[in-house]
Amino acid sequence: MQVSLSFERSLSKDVAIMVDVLRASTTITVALEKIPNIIPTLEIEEALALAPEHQAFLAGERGGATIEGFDVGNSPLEIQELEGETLIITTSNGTRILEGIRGRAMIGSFINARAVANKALQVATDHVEVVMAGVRGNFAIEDFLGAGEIISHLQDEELDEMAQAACLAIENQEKVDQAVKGSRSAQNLKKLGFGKDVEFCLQRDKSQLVPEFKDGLIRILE
Ligand SMILES: O=C(O)[C@H](CS(=O)(=O)O)OP(=O)(O)O
Ligand SMILES: [Mg+2]
Repeated sequence: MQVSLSFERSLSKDVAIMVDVLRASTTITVALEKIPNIIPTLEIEEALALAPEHQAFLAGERGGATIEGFDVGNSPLEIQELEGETLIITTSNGTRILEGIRGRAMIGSFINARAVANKALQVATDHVEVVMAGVRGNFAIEDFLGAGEIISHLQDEELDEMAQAACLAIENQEKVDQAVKGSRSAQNLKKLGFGKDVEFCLQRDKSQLVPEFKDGLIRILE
C-alpha cells in the first residue's frame, strides 16, 4: 500500500484522510458520538439556510471565533454537550478541504489516529493519502504532526518522503505537544478563550470513530 502526505489539495482517487487537528477534524469526530448526521458547508449563509429544514444544530467559526447566532463554535468541548439528529458545521479550513477530495474521504486527528489509519488500510485499494488542511493556504504544524501520528500506524507500508518526515517528527510526544501548543492556531484559540480545546485535541486515540464524508454528508464509517 502506498502512503503519501499532501497539503491542502488531495490528489488521490483512492482513500484520502483529511487532517485538521485544530479543530475541525477533532470537533467532527466528537460530534458523531451523539449526532449521526453532519452537513459541512463552505458558507455561513448556506448553513443558516439549511438549518430549519433539517432541524439542525449549527456549529462554526471564522478566525476561530464562534459565529454569531450559532449554537456552538468549532469546539470539541462545546459540541460534546449537543445531542440530536443533524449538525451543520462551517469552518475556515477543514470543511473547505473536504470538498476538494475526489476519492473516499475520511477525517483524522490525534484523537482517532489509530482507528482512521486501520480503517483506511482496510478499505483502500492501493493508496492512502493523508491531507493536511493548513490555515488559509499556509502550512500548519499541528496538521503535519497529526498526520505523522496517523502515518505512524502505517509504518509497514510504502511511505513517500513527506509521509516519512511526518512520521519521524512525532517520535517525541512531549515535543509534539509543545509544538502544537505553541502553534499560531493554538495561540489564537487561547486568546479567544479556547485553550482547553487545544489540550483536548492532543489526546491520543481517545476515539474509535472514523468519520466519512460522502455525498455531502459526514457519518460514522462502520
Ligand atoms: O476553529 C479553528 O480552530 C480553526 C480556526 S482558524 O482558521 O485556524 O483561525 O478553523 P479550522 O477549519 O478548524 O482549521
Ligand atoms: Mg485548523
